[in-house]
Amino acid sequence: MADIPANAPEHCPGTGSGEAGKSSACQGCPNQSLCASGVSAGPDPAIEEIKEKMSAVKHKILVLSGKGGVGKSTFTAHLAYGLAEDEGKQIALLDVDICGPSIPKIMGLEGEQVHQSGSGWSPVYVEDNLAVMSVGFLLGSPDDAVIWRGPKKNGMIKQFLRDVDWGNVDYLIVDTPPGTSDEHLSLVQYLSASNIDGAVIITTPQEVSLQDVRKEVNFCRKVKLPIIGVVENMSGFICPKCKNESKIFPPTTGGAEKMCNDLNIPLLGKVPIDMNIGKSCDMGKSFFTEIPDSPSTMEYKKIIQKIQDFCAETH
Ligand SMILES: Nc1ncnc2c1ncn2[C@@H]1O[C@H](COP(=O)(O)OP(=O)(O)OP(=O)(O)O)[C@@H](O)[C@H]1O
Repeated sequence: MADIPANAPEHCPGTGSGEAGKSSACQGCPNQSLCASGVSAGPDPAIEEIKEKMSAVKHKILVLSGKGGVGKSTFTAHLAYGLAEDEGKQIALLDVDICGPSIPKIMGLEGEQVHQSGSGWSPVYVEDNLAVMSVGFLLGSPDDAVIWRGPKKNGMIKQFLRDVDWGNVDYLIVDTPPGTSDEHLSLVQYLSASNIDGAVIITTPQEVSLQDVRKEVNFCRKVKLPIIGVVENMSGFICPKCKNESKIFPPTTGGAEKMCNDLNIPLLGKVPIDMNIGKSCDMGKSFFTEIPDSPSTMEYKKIIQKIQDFCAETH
C-alpha cells in the first residue's frame, strides 16, 4: 500500500509505489529525489533511532544558503564558537556539506580523524564544550573528492545523526550544502520527528543570491521547517582607517532587508566584509578571538543572541 506524505502534491503515487519520484506528478515536488532514491519506501527504522538519539539534543538549527560562497560555513563555525562561549552549554556542529566540507579547515581540524567507540563515532573536540563531526574527517586527504549519488549521501547523513556519540547537547548546528539537494531532504526526513528549531539562511546583498534565497524559503515552507531568519553577509566594507562604509556588492533590488519584508521573515543582521575573516578561517582560528572589536564580530554576536532568543521561545 502506497504511503502518501502530508506535503505531497496532487496525484502523488505514494512512497511505497514503484512510481515514487518518477511520475509526472512528482515533477517539482521537494521530496522527488528522496522518493526516487527509494529511501522512503516503507517506514525507515532509523527515524525512531534518530529520534531517540536526538532526544538528548535540546535545540537543532540548520544553516542554509541558496548559493555557494556566500559565507555559510564561516557563519556556521562562528555560530558554534559564539554559543560555546557559554561554558555551561554543550555545542555540536555537524557538517553535512558532503561534497565540499570546509568546516575542518575553518576550525583548524584538518587531518583529524573520527574514532569508533562502544557508543558510536566520537566527534572531534575544538573545546571541551564544542564537538564537531564532518565528512572531511572520513576522507584520506582534504583534496579527495566525494562523488556520491543521493542514496549514499542519505546513508551518511543517517549515520551522522544516529551513530555519533554527542552526549547531551544544548545546540546542534548543521552546516548544509548550498541550494536544496538530497542532503536537505534527508535531514528534514530524519529530523522531522525530532523538533528542529528552524533554519538560518545566509545570503549576500546581490540579487543573484537573493533569488536563490526565495527558493530556499519556499523549500522551508513546503517541508514545514521554521525560518529563524536571514543573515545578509558581506554587507558592505567598513574602512578600518576612515570608518566609511563602501557597498562592495551594492544591492540592486533592496537587498535582504526588502526581501525579508516582502516574504515576512526576520532579517537577523548584516555582517560587513572584514578581510581578517578569511585570514582567521585559513589559519583555522576563531575570528571572534582574533579580532574581537571588529564591526563584523559585533554584528555576528548580535545575530547569535537573536538565534538564542528564538530557540528559547520555541522550547
Ligand atoms: N563577512 C565576511 N567578510 C570577508 N570574508 C568573508 C565573510 N564571510 C565569509 N567570508 C569569506 O568568503 C569565503 C566563502 O565563505 P564560506 O566558505 O563560508 O562560504 P559558503 O557559503 O560556505 O560556501 P560553500 O557553500 O560553497 O562551501 C571564504 O573565503 C570566507 O573566509
